[in-house]
Amino acid sequence: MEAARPPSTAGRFVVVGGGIAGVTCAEQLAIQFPSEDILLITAHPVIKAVTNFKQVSKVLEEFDVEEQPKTMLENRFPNVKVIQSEVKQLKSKEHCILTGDGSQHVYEKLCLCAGAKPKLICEGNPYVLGIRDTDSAQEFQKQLTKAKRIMIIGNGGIALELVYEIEGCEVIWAIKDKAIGNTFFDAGAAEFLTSKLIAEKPEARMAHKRTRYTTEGRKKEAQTKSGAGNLGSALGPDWHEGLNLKGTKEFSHKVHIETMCEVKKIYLQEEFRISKKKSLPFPRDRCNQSVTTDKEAWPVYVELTNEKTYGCDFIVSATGVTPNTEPFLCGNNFDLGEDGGLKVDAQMHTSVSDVYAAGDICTASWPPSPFWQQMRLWTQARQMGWYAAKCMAAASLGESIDLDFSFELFAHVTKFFNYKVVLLGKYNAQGLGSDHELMLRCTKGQEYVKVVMQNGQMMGAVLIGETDLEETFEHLILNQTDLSSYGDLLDPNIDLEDYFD
Ligand SMILES: Cc1cc2nc3c(=O)[nH]c(=O)nc-3n(C[C@H](O)[C@H](O)[C@H](O)COP(=O)(O)OP(=O)(O)OC[C@H]3O[C@@H](n4cnc5c(N)ncnc54)[C@H](O)[C@@H]3O)c2cc1C
Ligand SMILES: NC(=O)C1=CN([C@@H]2O[C@H](COP(=O)(O)OP(=O)(O)OC[C@H]3O[C@@H](n4cnc5c(N)ncnc54)[C@H](O)[C@@H]3O)[C@@H](O)[C@H]2O)C=CC1
Repeated sequence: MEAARPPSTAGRFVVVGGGIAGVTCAEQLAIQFPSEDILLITAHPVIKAVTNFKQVSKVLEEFDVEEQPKTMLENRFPNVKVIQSEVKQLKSKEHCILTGDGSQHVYEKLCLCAGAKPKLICEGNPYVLGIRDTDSAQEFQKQLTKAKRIMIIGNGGIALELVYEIEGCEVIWAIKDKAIGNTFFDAGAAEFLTSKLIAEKPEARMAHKRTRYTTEGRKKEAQTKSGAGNLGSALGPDWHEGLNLKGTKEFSHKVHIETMCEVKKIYLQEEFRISKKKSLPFPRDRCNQSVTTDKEAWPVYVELTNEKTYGCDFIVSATGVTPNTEPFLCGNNFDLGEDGGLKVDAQMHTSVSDVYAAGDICTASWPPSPFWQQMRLWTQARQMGWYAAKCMAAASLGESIDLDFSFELFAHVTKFFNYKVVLLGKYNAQGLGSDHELMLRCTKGQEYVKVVMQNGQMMGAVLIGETDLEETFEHLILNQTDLSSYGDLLDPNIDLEDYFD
């Protein structure tokens, strides 16, 4: 008997991807077109939903994120239909996508929100792990419970979170830069944070008002094999909270940082033995670094470009992401950004007719506001998904809309080393050249405030700790208030809010 073919569909709007961008886009389309069926196709059995959304100021927003079974989304929006299947091909001329189960879905307007995947320093090496979704985070945790020493490569968000959270395991952290956290901080902020890292015993965690991440809704679904390979949606804030990030030893933090170096070569144990090279033990202190040879046999060895070699149980490659464009490219003439993302214009439209994109998969290619830049973050995935739906709806009705206000000012609230961190505008003077000045205020262990000024106007800010300055600074940047006559803006005796609110 011939096997039944999976059903094919035809709909006005189709969205691909069950992460924050795709789910937000589908929800918004469902609200705007209550009598249309909105199709969401996603490779993984669970979807990501934004809950408890709160606009805290003009651009700063807070929300929780939950992994939920697809039925919860369908119950909330009866006109959203979720199909769990991996998209294998896009036939843009025919306005149709093909999925792994052999069915095809015809669309009038399509939004691609397939996210990104870790850009690993070395593909196919079982000792090199990337962290992206719940499955990869659990695999990392499993490996960590057996580990005495790991190596972390990369200097962005994931590395910063891991070096602070991991306990009971030696961590060798190799970074290309002079100071830690280069995607978020300059050297001053890095120094402020480093003191927390070298403290042996981390202090009790304070409860911060911050985006929360839960996988409650996942439990049942997770037992079902997704068959989706590594195509789960990206993790997000506090993803490590439910995981016990502890190695085999009894100490808390033990982190050694190797700066200004990259990975030269990775050796498996046998290869290393044959090479007759020597590896270094974990450096005990700053004066007595690297004088002896490590006697221990490790599963894997990393030779760095600074000629130092360390053995470890495994390597975490926290070296950024690559947009997940592969299934959509063949036969379609997409313009791609330098980072490999699908270029989108100010209407979130790609270079292919009726195909939109949002979230980590896309590269914003409109002339940006002077205080905004794209970063592959949860907040931007939500904003882009929401705005892409608005643009699709407008285009479908023969209209167009102005770029949403959320793209006026870059604003990111997060937490590193248990400090609240707020980044606003050109927080690292990105693209401002040498024509800018910095104002700083720092109280060790408490707060670090940096403001980027140009021609007497505020262009960006980094706020670490409970500074309470974010709304005032957001206001000053957006209004481009002339601050040249105010002297030391960061004088703690001046109540800035009285001046400007
Ligand atoms: C460890 C970690 C911590 C993070 N922490 C933060 C943070 O603190 N703050 C912050 O703002 N951001 C954080 N981020 C970044 C943030 O999670 C992402 O920027 C955001 O979630 C991207 O959302 P997205 O919807 O574009 O993509 P994703 O969440 O990656 O979703 C992509 C979706 O597409 C589906 N898919 C992929 N390919 C196909 C296909 N061929 N067919 C069908 N479906 C497909 C996937 O199953 C998935 O559902 C973190 C990321 C990681 C990895
Ligand atoms: N709290 C937050 O806001 C967090 C955000 N994220 C986001 O999740 C995504 C993934 O995080 P990350 O992998 O940390 O990416 P990232 O983009 O934040 O950082 C990548 C880091 O790897 C370095 N790097 C790149 N190639 C390298 C190489 N070959 N050798 C050595 N170093 C190399 C870069 O210099 C950079 O420091 C990012 O979009 C990030 O913004 C992740 C964790 C926390």
